[in-house]
Amino acid sequence: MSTRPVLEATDLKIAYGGNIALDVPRIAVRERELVGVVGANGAGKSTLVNGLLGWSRGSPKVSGKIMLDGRDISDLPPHERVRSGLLLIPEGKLVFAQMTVEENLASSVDVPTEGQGRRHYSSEEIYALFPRLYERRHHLGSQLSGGERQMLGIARALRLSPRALLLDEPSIGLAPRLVSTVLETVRALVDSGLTVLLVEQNVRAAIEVVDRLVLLERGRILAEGPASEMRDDPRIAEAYLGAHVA
Ligand SMILES: Nc1ncnc2c1ncn2[C@@H]1O[C@H](COP(=O)(O)OP(=O)(O)OP(=O)(O)O)[C@@H](O)[C@H]1O
Repeated sequence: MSTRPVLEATDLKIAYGGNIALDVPRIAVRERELVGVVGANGAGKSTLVNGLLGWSRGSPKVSGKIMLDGRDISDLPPHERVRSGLLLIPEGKLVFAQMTVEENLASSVDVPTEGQGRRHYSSEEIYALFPRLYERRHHLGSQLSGGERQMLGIARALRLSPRALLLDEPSIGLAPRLVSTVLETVRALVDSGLTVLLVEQNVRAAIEVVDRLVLLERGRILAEGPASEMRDDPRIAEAYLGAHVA
């Protein structure tokens, strides 16, 4: 297997006016890897995933190089990055309230795909990954719980045969029990062959499922490493896990 990252950004800088929201020398996600990006409110997490897709609120100044499977996608508009298999599930709900679960999934069917390594998911496979959605398949989007809507948002993205998924705070607004369910599902997706960059404010929950953790602070990488090592990193432990490392 190639060691080349599936997704790699170098010298990524994003600024709103004079305010640098993000300054990341390098961030990379390898094949079948789950990388978690954590940090406080305003650390730049959404700016990062939106920037990787080439999308932004406002008109920030963006510079840097973004590669997907070794192909430079920095100059592509967001919809072409999506066509290449880079999919973003933004914060909030990507679900049609007046359609059933089944219709929501059908509305997100296989578009023509390009690029190597795309992972195709049939609806059977999706229902196997999300048994709760199968049970609720005749319910309207508006009748789903927050966790179910989040699952459906992810499931809809899977119908587009992703190469890599960018997930922005899938656990936001969920009850603690559901947070782990959603994140464990994300882990299962990676184990099924996906490559995922996960933005998450809940460090304690994220560290349980990710392979590597990147800690952002004021737009910069403060620490990064394998989850097992980062758990013992004082910057993570004290600030987020409430632990004191000797
Ligand atoms: N449209 C915008 N115009 C001006 N500044 C912005 C805009 N979007 C983000 N910023 C600034 O960029 C910085 C990073 O914001 P960002 O939303 O990426 O943080 P975050 O880590 O995702 O936080 P949160 O968890 O609250 O979503 C902040 O200082 C924010 O004020």
